[in-house]
Amino acid sequence: MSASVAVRVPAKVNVQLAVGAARPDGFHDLANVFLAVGLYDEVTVTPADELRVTCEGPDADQVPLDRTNLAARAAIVLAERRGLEPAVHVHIAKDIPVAGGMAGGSADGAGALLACDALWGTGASREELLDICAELGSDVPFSLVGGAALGTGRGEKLRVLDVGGTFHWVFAMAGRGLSTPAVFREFDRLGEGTVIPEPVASQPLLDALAKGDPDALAAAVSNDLQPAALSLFPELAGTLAAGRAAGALTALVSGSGPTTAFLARDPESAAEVAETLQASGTCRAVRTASGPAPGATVVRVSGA
Ligand SMILES: C[C@](O)(CO)[C@H](O)COP(=O)(O)OP(=O)(O)OC[C@H]1O[C@@H](n2ccc(N)nc2=O)[C@H](O)[C@@H]1O
Ligand SMILES: Nc1ncnc2c1ncn2[C@@H]1O[C@H](COP(=O)(O)OP(=O)(O)OP(=O)(O)O)[C@@H](O)[C@H]1O
Repeated sequence: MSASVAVRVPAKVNVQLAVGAARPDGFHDLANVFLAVGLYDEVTVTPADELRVTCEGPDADQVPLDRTNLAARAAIVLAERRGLEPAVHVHIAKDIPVAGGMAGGSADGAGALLACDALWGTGASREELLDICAELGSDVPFSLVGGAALGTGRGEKLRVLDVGGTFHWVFAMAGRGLSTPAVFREFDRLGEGTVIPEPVASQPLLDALAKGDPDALAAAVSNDLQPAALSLFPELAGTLAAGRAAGALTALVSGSGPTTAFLARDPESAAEVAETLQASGTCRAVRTASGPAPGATVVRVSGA
């Protein structure tokens, strides 16, 4: 048995997030077009006497280290299915912003699952891994798969999408997080008394991804949660405006926010937008990243 396994997992941006009406189970049906981008968490699992989670990185103090951590839950679910004890030390090197709408917790769940599967030699099929991911959260299957995909249902049913090029993004991190359930609740509140259409993927958007055309993608992006995120966090409007003024092709809230995402035509333009946004004082930090990026990947197996 290996002594430790490290898995690298990407963040995501939602280039389309169409949200339907609340379902009886409280979730919302989505047409959710995910793009994985090159900002990564690394999850390392090592055998230990009992389950333990540690985290390093700029946002580490906001990450729960108990059994509610999605990485811990992934280890517990896989162990339960195999009649094993989840006796591992899970270490998360966190670079994805916490509660930022970039699926950071989901990334750690998918990463820990893949790492424990390799560590314990459980040999779970891709199908079983995806099934466990869906049990952990709506965004978790995509963290495993990466690339680009259309998520339907609550976002967990994935269809892999073709992407014909690299898209260059700038991400502006906000001074505080937003709770995903709170943003969906605000979406419901804002939509009260209106008819919410069935969520449908945009064909021009899928074509833009397939062509790798940033101008066409910029014209097609949309996020139905953006009004709700702005309602709960009005200062984000200033960040979006600053990025547009800096020359971004488009600006949108990433998923449930509050991270904002700016599409640039090329890496040089992304660097310029990033510099101007950083100087604007409208956000806490700025990062550039391109996508699509690969899904959860084993990057190290050490000891034996
Ligand atoms: C906003 C997105 O990040 C877009 O990718 C996702 O839809 C959220 O995915 P997630 O964080 O993995 O969400 P989950 O952990 O499955 O659910 C958290 C909460 O978000 C709300 N939720 C989530 C997904 C969905 N399709 N409808 C919802 O209403 C529910 O209140 C749920 O209790
Ligand atoms: N491994 C983890 N890393 C970060 N947060 C976690 C983790 N496990 C559980 N959480 C909890 O989940 C909450 C949401 O954090 P996360 O970083 O996943 O948000 P998010 O990126 O907005 O999620 P999403 O984009 O999937 O909606 C945190 O406030 C934290 O309490």
